[in-house]
Amino acid sequence: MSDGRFLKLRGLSKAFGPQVILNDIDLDIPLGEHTTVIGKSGTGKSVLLKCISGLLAADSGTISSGDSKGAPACSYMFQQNALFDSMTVEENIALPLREKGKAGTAEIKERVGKLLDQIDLLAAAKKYPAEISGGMKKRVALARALITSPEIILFDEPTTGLDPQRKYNVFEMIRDYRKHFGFTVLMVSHDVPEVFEISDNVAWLDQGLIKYWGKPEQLMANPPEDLKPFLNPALSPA
Ligand SMILES: Nc1ncnc2c1ncn2[C@@H]1O[C@H](COP(=O)(O)OP(=O)(O)OP(=O)(O)O)[C@@H](O)[C@H]1O
Repeated sequence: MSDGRFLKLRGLSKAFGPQVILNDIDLDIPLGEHTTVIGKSGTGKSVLLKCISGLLAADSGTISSGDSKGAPACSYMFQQNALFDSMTVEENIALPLREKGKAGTAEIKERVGKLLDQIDLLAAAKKYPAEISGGMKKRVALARALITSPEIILFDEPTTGLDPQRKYNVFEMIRDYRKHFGFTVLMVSHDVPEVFEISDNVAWLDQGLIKYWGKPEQLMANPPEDLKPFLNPALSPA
């Protein structure tokens, strides 16, 4: 449930040379909810997430929560998990805390141990990524995003390359952990309409602008003409 606060994007713009990717975007993303960004391949969905997370610097614009708490902290979960093969599960999860440098060794050990327990990964703590299943790798990647207790987690196509059953499992995992830990989800996904089952809001990014914002039920019941190909991939032009 939204707590009435928003992640507010104002005048967000990003270009690479002459190629304008984000064109003066204004958007209020409700905190506490799950928002999914959809759009054509190469339209700038990942760039939007990266600008929000700070992985890329926007050319102009602001990102804030519009209140005295300042910009909410974000973590980014990468498409292919981006785990380090030479580190154990617990070392991978501890990494963001070590990089921040604020927590001491004992605190890091305690926080990682608690999270491993909550996310049911204790038995895998000393294993290396190559020794665990694909589903467990996703959980480790999620745990690494969660360890700094961010208010928002950005998911960039978390189900790419997975079969339908595993996609469903990942969506279920994200929905369940969101309920448990209370983070806000901002996700890029091509899994339309399946992803709508766990989404509170849908944003359609097209030609640098958010051309549609609404509830998935509204979108499915009354889709704008331009959006229909996304909702029924069978209608997509080849
Ligand atoms: N660091 C960069 N330097 C130059 N161009 C970039 C950079 N990052 C992204 N782009 C370009 O910006 C455009 C948008 O890329 P982006 O990855 O955000 O698309 P997307 O909507 O996430 O696509 P997909 O659905 O295929 O993942 C592309 O044309 C891409 O080549």
